[in-house]
Amino acid sequence: MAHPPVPDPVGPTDASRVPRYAGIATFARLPRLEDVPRADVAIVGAPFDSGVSYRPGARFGPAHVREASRLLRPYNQVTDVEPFAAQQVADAGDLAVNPFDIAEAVADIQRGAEHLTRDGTRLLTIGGDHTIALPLLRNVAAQHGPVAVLHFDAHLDTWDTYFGAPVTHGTPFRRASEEGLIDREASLHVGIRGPLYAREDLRDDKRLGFAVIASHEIELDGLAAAIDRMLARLGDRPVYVSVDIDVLDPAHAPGTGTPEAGGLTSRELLAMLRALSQVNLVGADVVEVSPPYDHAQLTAVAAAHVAFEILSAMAPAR
Ligand SMILES: N=C(N)NCCCC(=O)O
Ligand SMILES: [Zn+2]
Ligand SMILES: [Zn+2]
Repeated sequence: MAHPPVPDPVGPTDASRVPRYAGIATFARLPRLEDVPRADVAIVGAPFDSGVSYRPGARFGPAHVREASRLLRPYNQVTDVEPFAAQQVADAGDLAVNPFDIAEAVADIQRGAEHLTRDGTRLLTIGGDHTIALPLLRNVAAQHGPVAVLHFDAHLDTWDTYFGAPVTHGTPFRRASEEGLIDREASLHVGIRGPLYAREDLRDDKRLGFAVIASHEIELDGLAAAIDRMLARLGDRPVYVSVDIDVLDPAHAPGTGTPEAGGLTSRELLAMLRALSQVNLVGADVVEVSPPYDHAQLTAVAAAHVAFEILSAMAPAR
């Protein structure tokens, strides 16, 4: 059941009164969900990395991104939006996710997402590895039907299994497509690059319903052309945005588990997200931030700004 937007949102702690490095870190120093009557958008952590194929550490992602989000200010000067005033955004804390059993973990996340979205609240989830997109898509598809997935990533994540395991961080979008959770006419990967296992990876990916804007195409054709292609593909469908931070070049986001050279700059990624203000966003995630490989919070700052742009795009038009 959808609610009308919260009339008087409680915003972040004022950094001119309480220094921004003081206090317990919620995302952007927003109120906790239990401290507001309800939220239009909830930020929730999914600290889980038992689905990774290479470097671990993304289970520490939610805390690291919250810590780096302390410096966010409330006004988006490019889109002229105040994302924390135009809607109630609150921090729902972290889901309790089983680290030893992937099937259990996925069920934990789906149950948590269901609970948080039961009254029309939209979720922006901070991962965690990319496995978490599967239960989050199960939840949005249960509410909206098949959604257009806008997937920013170096990787397709439509592979079949790893060591026989069907639910991993390299497979969520194949499972989602097989389960009928995604709109196969409108889903799209952006930023794909690097060596694949075989030519067939791309053939399978297309059959599963994804179009591709590759990293080299953004370089060759330019950002404006990429934005046009993205918006044309999404149309007016309900859209779920999934941002794997490794879509960024390792120079912009070293703190991640499966880095690939030749990626987007954070400027390019933020510009693409800003173009989503007219798009019907039903949910989002930012995943694969692995603090042990980060330096100087580079990756976490990028992730915090990605989340800020998504929240700005979710804000109702004035
Ligand atoms: N979802 C991420 N970040 N990576 C998937 C890489 C899978 C592989 O090791 O081939
Ligand atoms: Zn990736
Ligand atoms: Zn991924």
